[in-house]
Amino acid sequence: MELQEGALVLGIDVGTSSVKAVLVEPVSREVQHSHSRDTRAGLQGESGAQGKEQDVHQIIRALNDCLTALPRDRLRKVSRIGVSGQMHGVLFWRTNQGCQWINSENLRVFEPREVSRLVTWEDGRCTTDFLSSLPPPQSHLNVASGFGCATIFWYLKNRPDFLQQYDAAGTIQDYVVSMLCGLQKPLMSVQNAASWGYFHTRTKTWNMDILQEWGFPVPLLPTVLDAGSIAGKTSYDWCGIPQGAEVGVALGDFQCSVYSTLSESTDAVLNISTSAQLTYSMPEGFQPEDHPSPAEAVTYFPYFKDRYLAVAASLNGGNVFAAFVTMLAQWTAELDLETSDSNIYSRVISAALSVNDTHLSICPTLFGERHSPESRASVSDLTSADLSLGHVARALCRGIIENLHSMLPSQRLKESGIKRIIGSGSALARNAALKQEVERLFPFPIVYGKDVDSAVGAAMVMVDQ
Ligand SMILES: Nc1ncnc2c1ncn2[C@@H]1O[C@H](COP(=O)(O)OP(=O)(O)O)[C@@H](O)[C@H]1O
Ligand SMILES: O=C(CO)[C@@H](O)[C@H](O)[C@H](O)[C@H](O)COP(=O)(O)O
Repeated sequence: MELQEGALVLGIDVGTSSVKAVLVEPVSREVQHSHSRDTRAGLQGESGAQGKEQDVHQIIRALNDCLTALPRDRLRKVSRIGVSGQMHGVLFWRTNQGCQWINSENLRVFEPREVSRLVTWEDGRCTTDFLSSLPPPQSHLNVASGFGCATIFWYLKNRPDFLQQYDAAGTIQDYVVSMLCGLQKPLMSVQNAASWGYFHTRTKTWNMDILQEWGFPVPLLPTVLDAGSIAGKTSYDWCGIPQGAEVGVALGDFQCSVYSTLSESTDAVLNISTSAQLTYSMPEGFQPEDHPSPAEAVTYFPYFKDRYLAVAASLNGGNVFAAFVTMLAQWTAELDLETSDSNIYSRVISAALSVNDTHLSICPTLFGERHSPESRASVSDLTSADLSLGHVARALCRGIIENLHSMLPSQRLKESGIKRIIGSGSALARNAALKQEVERLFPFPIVYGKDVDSAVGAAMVMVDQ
């Protein structure tokens, strides 16, 4: 549907570490304004050390702050909103009580009310033994820890009383869309449904028979729509955006980062944010096999218009670098030499840039990988000559890129007709040493996007409706 003259499109990405918002002018497709806010939403997991949970209040606060930082007169012009975010995760809420709308500094914003924590894609509570006790999915996608349906099964088996408090569920981006539009039943795109597991992407249906047979609380499953559909309209004025703005069904962040590049079929996209993905689009008509291949590092995720992306989705991206920075911050604090994280980031990156090469080797799989959940990180080939910060930081950057390359090697990219790589994501945009390692390892021309690519992609999808 045509947008009115002068109208703007808002794109939002609710990431694992930060929320980004962009205002796009639909005719020129130019980003007029953008803003990003760290959510700092991580919580001590209630299910033990393996749990990765986030505080939904913190995320929504960052989202509201992000919006209010955009120029008010431009927000008034927004008539369509696209939302993307971290896939796989799940939170629960009570229908009609998921949020309350309040006035804050002369603006209408919403605050979460009867909501659970967000259990994210990084969650490790579902052990290999637990996962193998679940029914095999009728899907080409395997089920891994951190996938919404696996997490719900975990609650069903370990804390059934917890589930009884709620009657709605979705990813964090589905929650945002539900609250904005006041939906009675959450809606979810095919992209996010596939990321929960137990979803057949060709028929675009949940594995209802299997799930019902295993006592899964199927009423919690959202209604699924094609990516690019409109989910509803804003039921209130939000941060100055007029009531009645159209809101798209929430999308996956990595699909949106690909969409933002409007890439050629001969492009691959390398995105590094908290996680990392290397992906390219499969030819029209491609259909994945009907059963999962758990040991395969490359999987096929729904994109738009029934197309698929081949993706090596690594659980070890910017989060590994962030863990290194946190470790250094803790060490310096223990040595009574406290400094800020942003100072550590810039010094570590400069140190890495001062070292061209190193013999030191770091395998960065601190968080395991879905195709190899037991993998851990390791350091090898350490000599007394490689002990400087620069050597370690260089080896870490190299390790992160080598790990992705091992999942989807250049040779396979070449055989698939790839001629160029587009780099995206803020962990890549802000780290010149990581960029150097990409350029060193991949024998393709590399061009870089911006650091808010998924939000731009979410907006572009809505421009193109
Ligand atoms: N000051 C910084 N300089 C360079 N990289 C940073 C800095 N702060 C965070 N990062 C990197 O950015 C990553 C988070 O990227 P971001 O795009 O915000 O993630 P997401 O899209 O998952 O929310 C962190 O994991 C870290 O590697
Ligand atoms: O596994 C996949 C895709 O299969 C993921 O990488 C997916 O893109 C998830 O949304 C991310 O893991 C989370 O995204 P981000 O916050 O790291 O940008």
